Amino acid sequence: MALATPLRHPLPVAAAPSTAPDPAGPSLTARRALSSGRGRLRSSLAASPSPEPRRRPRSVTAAASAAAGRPTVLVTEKLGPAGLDLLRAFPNVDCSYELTAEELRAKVSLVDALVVRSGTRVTRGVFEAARGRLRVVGRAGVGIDNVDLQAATEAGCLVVNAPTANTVAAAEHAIALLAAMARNVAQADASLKAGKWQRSKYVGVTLVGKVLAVMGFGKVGSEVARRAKGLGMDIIAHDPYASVDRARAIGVDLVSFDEAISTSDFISLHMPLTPSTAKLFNDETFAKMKKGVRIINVARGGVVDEDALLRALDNGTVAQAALDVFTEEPPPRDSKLVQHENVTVTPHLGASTTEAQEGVALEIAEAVIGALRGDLAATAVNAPMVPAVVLSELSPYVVLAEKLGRLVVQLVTGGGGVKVVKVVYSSARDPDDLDTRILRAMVTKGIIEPISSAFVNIVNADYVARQRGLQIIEERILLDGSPEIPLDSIQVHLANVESKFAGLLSRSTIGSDGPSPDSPHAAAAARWRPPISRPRRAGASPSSRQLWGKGCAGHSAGRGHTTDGDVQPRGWCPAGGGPVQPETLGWE
Ligand SMILES: NC(=O)C1=CN([C@@H]2O[C@H](COP(=O)(O)OP(=O)(O)OC[C@H]3O[C@@H](n4cnc5c(N)ncnc54)[C@H](O)[C@@H]3O)[C@@H](O)[C@H]2O)C=CC1
Ligand SMILES: O=C(O)C(=O)COP(=O)(O)O
Repeated sequence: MALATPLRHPLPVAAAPSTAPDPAGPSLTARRALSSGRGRLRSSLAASPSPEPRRRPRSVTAAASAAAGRPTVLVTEKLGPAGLDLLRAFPNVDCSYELTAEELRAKVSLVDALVVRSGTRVTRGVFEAARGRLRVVGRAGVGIDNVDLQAATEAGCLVVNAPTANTVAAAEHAIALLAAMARNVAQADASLKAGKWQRSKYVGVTLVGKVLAVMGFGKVGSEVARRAKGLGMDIIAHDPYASVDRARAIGVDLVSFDEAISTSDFISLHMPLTPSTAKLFNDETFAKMKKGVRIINVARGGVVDEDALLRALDNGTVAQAALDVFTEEPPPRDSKLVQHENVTVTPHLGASTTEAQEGVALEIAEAVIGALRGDLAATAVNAPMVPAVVLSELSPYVVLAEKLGRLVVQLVTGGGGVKVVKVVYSSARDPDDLDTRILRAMVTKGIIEPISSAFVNIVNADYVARQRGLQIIEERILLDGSPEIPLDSIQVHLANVESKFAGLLSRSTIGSDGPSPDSPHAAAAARWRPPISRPRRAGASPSSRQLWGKGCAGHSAGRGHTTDGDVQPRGWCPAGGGPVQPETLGWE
């Protein structure tokens, strides 16, 4: 399980009606077995009201937030009723099905989240039309090939999916197609209904003892393998990223691509559609297959070159195919592939069981609500995947990291611009056990947001930094001491300026999802003193300009002061987001 977070709550949650039930409360958790064990850690930034995202058009914001300050979610495809009910408890829900691309673009600037299945293409044009308002896209299912992830990331829009709830349904559908194809069930059914009685025409093939190659040994693939073993088939699998041990544990040999396709009687496809899997099954690869092979595709139509498959069916290389998915959905009415007598087809039904749709709807509703509330998203697909346990222990440092970024930026005066920032983590923990991606994103946010119009969150932090030519270098200092405390301090070095704050926060920052007051975090917090920073930069005598950061009750650490008691000339205060001028960093 992996989590990630939007680092600033984009929506006016503070204004939400107090009478609204809290859908993230215990009742939800109890209702939904799928969520058990998942962290519900809330981003500490989300707790404080945040300013409007800079790029959000004011008129639109005002209109959409009019209904008691609740965010709005647009649902463009049918979702299980339990998921819709769950959504309605928090945001306003607009269910508008079968929108044209133009209608979707028109609507999307009025919503904060969009929930889709496989039938809605969320293109770059959609993100552009959203004009910065759209914060979350929820894909109610697994495959996210219909969402332009790069465009989402550039827009700082979190994409979440529902990766587990339809696994069994998809695996069962693959097995259903496998058996139906082998015994000509669909063709014989159609024949009988047409008044014919063709027993010899529809003699099938047996499954027992046949070799099945599972291409893509992930969640669905491994469930297909388990079930096919129960049918007496010999299973091999190809997956460049799967663990050999995991495959062995269920009695499956992982083999090369060529071995898989050239030695099997049945081939079942279970990989995602990506640039490297597009048309992986083509004239060249069909030519390597055993003559008379049978193919099942419940993954994505695009992994197969459909023209090549048609040729392979016509020349007998492929005896039969069973297809749930197509390059173009729905396929053209006169598709020769769909009409082929050796092809069994279903209209993308893999995930379509009552149980799976209920599970998917709940899974995506919870993910979207969580993201809108500023919780850490468990199923983010375009943000660093940080395990729940890591997020939980790093959450006290998240705000501090942003403050440090903001602080060092305001210490810079002109010059040739900042291109390299070094973040140094001091810790007694083995560097391999310290996942700092969320902290890096927060430092980046702290540095960039005050001096630009960019909205930075964990989704786009690295992208925005790269766009600005800003390099973030991370270093670890290994300390003696207890590895239970993740961090002793975080230092941020920017150009010739250094700011060092002990990376420890007061008890009040460690929320209910964090460590208990008796934990090592709290013990460390008790030792915390207002940190002293000595900026070292040309022309500024350390004795005349010292900074101190006040402790962090209410997440307001780091108000900048000079030692002579004056607030810094620009009146900068991290919690208030005070001004630092763009020219400070020499960025245009
Ligand atoms: N027809 C339907 O309604 C449904 C279709 N699906 C599709 O099934 C596919 C698999 O879903 P999950 O198992 O949940 O995903 P998953 O991510 O758990 O598994 C995919 C596996 O494919 C592997 N893979 C990646 N590139 C590969 C390559 N070049 N060759 C072989 N293996 C490769 C990955 O390492 C991973 O283990 C996805 O495309 C998903 O969209 C899933 C659910 C329902
Ligand atoms: O989850 C997936 O990847 C699927 O293909 C299911 O698609 P659907 O949500 O049924 O349109």
